[in-house]
Amino acid sequence: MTERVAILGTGNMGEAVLAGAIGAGWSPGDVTATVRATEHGTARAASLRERHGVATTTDNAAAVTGAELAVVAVKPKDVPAVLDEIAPVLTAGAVVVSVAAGVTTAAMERSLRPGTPVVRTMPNTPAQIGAGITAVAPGAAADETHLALVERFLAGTGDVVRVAEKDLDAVTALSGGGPAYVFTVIDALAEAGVHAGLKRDVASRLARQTVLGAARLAVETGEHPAILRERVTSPAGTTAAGLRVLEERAVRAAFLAAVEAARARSLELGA
Ligand SMILES: NC(=O)C1=CN([C@@H]2O[C@H](COP(=O)(O)OP(=O)(O)OC[C@H]3O[C@@H](n4cnc5c(N)ncnc54)[C@H](OP(=O)(O)O)[C@@H]3O)[C@@H](O)[C@H]2O)C=CC1
Ligand SMILES: O=C(O)[C@@H]1CCC=N1
Repeated sequence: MTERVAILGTGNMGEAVLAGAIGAGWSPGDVTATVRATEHGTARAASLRERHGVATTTDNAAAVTGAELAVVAVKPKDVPAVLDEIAPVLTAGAVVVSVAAGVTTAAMERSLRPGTPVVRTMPNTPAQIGAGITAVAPGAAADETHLALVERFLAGTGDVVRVAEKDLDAVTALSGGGPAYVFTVIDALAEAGVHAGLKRDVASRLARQTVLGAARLAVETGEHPAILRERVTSPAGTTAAGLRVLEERAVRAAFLAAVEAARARSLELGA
């Protein structure tokens, strides 16, 4: 038996978190996933039931009734409406967890009964295979017990790190959206391989495995990326020639500007 959990709005991120938790042994019988009451929502509900064995409903209030954890996974603009629906029926002491970019714990607390424990989080989609990283920050009424429950639920989705809430916009910009930057790199590398004459399937395989291998090497050795880069870069060799072009095209400055733009957008979403 695990605690009862409601996933409110089971789209990309809601399903990724759900899949990570269930993959790590959270009982599907203790999870209810909600969808919108539309044709698309009905089809999605059937697919969630079939693939994960969870219960589904279009009724957010019914889903949180008796639940110890309510995971709000709708778009930031839809968060207030969902909180209004669940506030009257939320079990006393149940924890409200949000994955929404930008939406502050203070804003969520204003829509809930006084004293409701709220935990704001920022996961990423590799959660789906247990390879994510989620940053968590407590609201005013969330104590160690509430954080521990959230961390236990998220444990199956990958790594979990506690941060101050003020840092969550930067986290959103770096790791929340980060997989999209990395997928762009994989796609670009594969396409470059095709331009260099490789067959598409071979280029794609080389690009994916290179990113996976480099990431694993960085994580498993704990060595600074600059040191790992130096080991690839022979003096006056091929990699030095390639890196020179990346520096000339300001690839680092582009990442810096991208993360700053994403952080600014996260702040805007919460304003
Ligand atoms: N995608 C990502 O990589 C990440 C996303 N996030 C956050 O996760 C949240 C969701 O993003 P994402 O999963 O990409 O978006 P999705 O649109 O894929 O998921 C949201 C889902 O909620 C459904 N929904 C909307 N309103 C309701 C409602 N009242 N009741 C039940 N279901 C509802 C939507 O249905 P419909 O489509 O019919 O409107 C949709 O299926 C956002 O707040 C985002 O900031 C955080 C980290 C990473
Ligand atoms: O793009 C977004 O707004 C969401 C938040 C982080 C990743 N996806």
